[in-house]
Amino acid sequence: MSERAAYLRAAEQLKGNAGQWAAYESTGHCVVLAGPGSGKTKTLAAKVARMLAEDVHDPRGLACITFNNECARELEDRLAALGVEPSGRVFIGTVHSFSLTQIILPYAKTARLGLPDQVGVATQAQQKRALAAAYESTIGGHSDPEDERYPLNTYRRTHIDRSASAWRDTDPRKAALAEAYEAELRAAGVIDFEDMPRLAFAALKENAWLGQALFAKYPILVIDEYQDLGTALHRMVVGLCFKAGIRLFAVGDLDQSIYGFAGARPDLLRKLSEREEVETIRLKVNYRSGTKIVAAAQAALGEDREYEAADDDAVSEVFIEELGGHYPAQASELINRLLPEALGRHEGLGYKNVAVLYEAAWLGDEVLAAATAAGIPVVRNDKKSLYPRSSRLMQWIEQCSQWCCDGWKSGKPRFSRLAKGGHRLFAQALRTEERSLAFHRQLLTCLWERRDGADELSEWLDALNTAVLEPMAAACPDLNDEMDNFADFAALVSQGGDRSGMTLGEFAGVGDHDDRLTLTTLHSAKGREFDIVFMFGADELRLPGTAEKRRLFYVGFTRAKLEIILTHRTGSPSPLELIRK
Ligand SMILES: Nc1ncnc2c1ncn2[C@@H]1O[C@H](COP(=O)(O)OP(=O)(O)OP(=O)(O)O)[C@@H](O)[C@H]1O
Repeated sequence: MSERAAYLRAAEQLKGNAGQWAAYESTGHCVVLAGPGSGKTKTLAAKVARMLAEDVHDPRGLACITFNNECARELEDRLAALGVEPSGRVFIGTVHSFSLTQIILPYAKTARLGLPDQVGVATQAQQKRALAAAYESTIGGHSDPEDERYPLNTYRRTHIDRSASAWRDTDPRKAALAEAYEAELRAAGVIDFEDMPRLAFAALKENAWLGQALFAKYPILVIDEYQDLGTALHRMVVGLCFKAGIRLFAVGDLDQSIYGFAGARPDLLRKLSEREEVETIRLKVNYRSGTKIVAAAQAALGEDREYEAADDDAVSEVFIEELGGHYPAQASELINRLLPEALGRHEGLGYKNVAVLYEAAWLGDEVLAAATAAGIPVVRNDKKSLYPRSSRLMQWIEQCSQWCCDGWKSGKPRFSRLAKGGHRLFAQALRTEERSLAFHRQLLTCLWERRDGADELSEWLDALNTAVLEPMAAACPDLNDEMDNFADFAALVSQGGDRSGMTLGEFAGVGDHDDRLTLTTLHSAKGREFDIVFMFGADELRLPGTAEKRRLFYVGFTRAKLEIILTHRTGSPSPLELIRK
């Protein structure tokens, strides 16, 4: 199917929904405010493909920004299905990578950001050293400087405008520590993660021409999950879209804002939608979940948003299960009784259609132990997953493994996508055409020779490391932390490691190995959908709690298409009773 046909076909589905269609047809700034499962991402993907085909012409393009690397990968997958892939004219990534690759690196010098010529990204070790030195020079004492990091970063994120008096007045001690810390980083020629959006914002604020330069390249800015993005991006959006003239297409849901601790401000999305220049579209139909789940989710949130299920007759059910004993016993009951019962209610579903959600990773340990004892394959998607899910290098390696197992035949993923992803990862090493071509050749040869899912993963990783990763990483200092992630993972699956003997196919999770139960925290479940969802240890959510906690509960509820099963311990109140309070 041609790229044009793919998006036109996707658009056909939107026609039946007046709101989705209006968003697809929008010509100016457009904000889609809508609930879970209402097709925000689906609409956004079709609109992006359309705008690239009809509204902006090569070499101009558009930038798509989303919350984290996982969301970016999800968006990349959805866009790839419509024939849109990251390229020189299509940026898909996080606010941080947009700030770094589109503003700071190309314009640091001309925008007079005061950065060294060859600025790099600080490794964990460099950040640690810088904080220790800054702590020593500003605060002193015998506490661990690392205890300051979290509050310091929150402060830096909250006060992005250093020219405002609030920067020093609100907490002079933190401001002094932050400035000393940043000076230490600069002396080492690096910036850290928190610096990126702030420096990008400062560059745009001080240099009106920079907005025009970005407009020339990206006349359209697309933003997914707007509610989770913080002040820096919002202020950049206001400057770029309402002053420099970039057209905005943004989607989000105030009720799914669950990253307050990381600086998310749902009120910014509301403000954006209330602007005169913006056409705001609200979607009310939930295509994912049946009526009972939609109603229960709104009860969990404590708000009636008047959402309705697309299909009144769709089967959906909410179960509350009281389980005895401590968490290991409850997890065992879930895996050995509730899971087979749930699958038995729906013909044709397997483990891959089911997710177990929990509030914190330690609850996941209990479920993992029970699943392993029962011989059920799992894929874990929280901070105790096989590798950090936010690692771009590991995501890329996983895609390479999928290509070797089946992708070279099915095109999922296509080799061109691996090559482009590799070019972005190893950009520092691939500055010349010659090196680019050599990389392309090496990667293809290495993967082509190792296309057997039954092979030992550790051998496959060794080969990839020798042929591609090591030579690239040697010329990419910014990848030091990523290479540490790789080394940790390689140790885990090599002889003597906890997961030794793992095959390439198991890692890739395709073919015979795709039927895996998903274990994930509620936070990491964002944006995903499953037929059957368990919420394990729902009493741990200690509802009603804060508004953000209710929203977290809501996000969990709304991942389910057919069934949601909440488990709580015997004797503690039913989570739904708590919701009603
Ligand atoms: N017009 C439509 N017709 C049929 N199915 C649709 C339509 N719009 C969306 N869907 C389906 O509904 C489901 C949810 O869509 P999508 O993931 O885009 O929603 P979302 O609003 O981004 O959800 P969330 O905020 O919960 O992540 C998907 O399975 C999608 O294919």
